[in-house]
Amino acid sequence: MAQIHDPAEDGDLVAGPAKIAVPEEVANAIRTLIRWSGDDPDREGLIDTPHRVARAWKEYCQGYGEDPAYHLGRVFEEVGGYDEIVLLKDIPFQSHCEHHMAPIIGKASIAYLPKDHVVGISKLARVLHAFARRLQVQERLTAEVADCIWNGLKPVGVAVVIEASHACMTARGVRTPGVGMVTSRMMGVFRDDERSRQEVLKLMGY
Ligand SMILES: Nc1nc2c(ncn2[C@@H]2O[C@H](COP(=O)(O)OP(=O)(O)OP(=O)(O)O)[C@@H](O)[C@H]2O)c(=O)[nH]1
Ligand SMILES: [Zn+2]
Repeated sequence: MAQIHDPAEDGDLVAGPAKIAVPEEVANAIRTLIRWSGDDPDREGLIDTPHRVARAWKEYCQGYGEDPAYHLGRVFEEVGGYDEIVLLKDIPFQSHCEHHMAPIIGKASIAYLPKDHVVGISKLARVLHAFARRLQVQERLTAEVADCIWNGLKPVGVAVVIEASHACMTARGVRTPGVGMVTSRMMGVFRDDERSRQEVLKLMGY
């Protein structure tokens, strides 16, 4: 007879990550916000909400606990003399705007022109997320990602283009959906040389 696998027998494997403790002060702040929004924080459906919201915010903001530059610490020297553009294109990311703490949802393209070493390609996305998972404005996010790669890899050029939609513009305020904000930062050869800049923008699809 076929054995049926019961995931419960895996013990800790199905338990999920341990939940962090939420200080009462934080939970109370969220209760106050619920009450101020017009609902009753003590009704059944909202009883656990303050703790869930608090943990969700810790997750949205987990970049504060990360050093983005750490991700660029391991580089590879042996890349067969590769000295052309390396591009990670259309990386989806989420952040929150520092004005309304509303979601910023978008994509980033990150490119660099290596000098004598390259980095594991996933690390470019890790740098992006480490800065995005904070309260941000898109201009600063763009600059921080570019500066981090520039300082960490010391390449010939860095280009970062970010395109995002801001919920503070789509879901509230001016309520204008479908608009994207585009920001860019060009460094080194991508800033100084028009042909290099055009080349990287074309590879990014702009
Ligand atoms: N430059 C920039 N502005 C942003 C970003 N995220 C949100 N904003 C804007 O920040 C501004 C904050 O403006 P305020 O006038 O202080 O706030 P507000 O009264 O809520 O503004 P409205 O959104 O126009 O209702 C708004 O225009 C937002 O659209 C960002 O990443 N970069
Ligand atoms: Zn906002």
